[in-house]
Amino acid sequence: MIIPNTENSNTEKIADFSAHINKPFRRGSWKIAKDLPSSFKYASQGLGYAFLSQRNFRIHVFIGFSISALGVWLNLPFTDLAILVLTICAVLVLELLNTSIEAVVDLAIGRRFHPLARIAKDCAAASVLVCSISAFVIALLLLLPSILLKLGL
Ligand SMILES: Nc1ncnc2c1ncn2[C@@H]1O[C@H](COP(=O)(O)OP(=O)(O)OP(=O)(O)O)[C@@H](O)[C@H]1O
Repeated sequence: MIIPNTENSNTEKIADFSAHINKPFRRGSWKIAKDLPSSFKYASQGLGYAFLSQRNFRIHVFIGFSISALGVWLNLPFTDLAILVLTICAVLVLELLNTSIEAVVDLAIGRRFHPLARIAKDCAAASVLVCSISAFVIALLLLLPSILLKLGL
């Protein structure tokens, strides 16, 4: 674990920053979404980036659509379909956060090795894995009875 450096200059910087975050001003990033349509535009850019650059994201989108279509075809009750959609979205949201964490880690450390970078990336990837396993189990519990019924078993 790295202990933060609390030398005088850093303490001043932190105090300066703390004074700012309590004010009702927007934070100072390179560009700020000026209105709601711009916010949607940037969010869809993020979606597009994740879809084009992350193979796992594309796989999860494909599986999500297939499972949803199967649920509709099997005439699942609306509550079951809602649970399926929520579960699929949870996996996709974690994939997006995983991609975001990877980008931030790469931004901070670049191509150098750091054990904390490894922990950040591994744990972000593990969160997707845990959610995917639970989504698989939920899909199985909701779909299997209807599939067996359809097959006359
Ligand atoms: N800077 C780093 N320092 C230490 N280990 C790293 C670093 N960058 C990547 N790794 C290790 O390599 C693994 C793969 O990193 P990478 O950035 O390629 O993620 P990824 O394979 O794209 O992940 P995902 O499959 O979830 O999209 C990480 O999980 C981590 O264990």
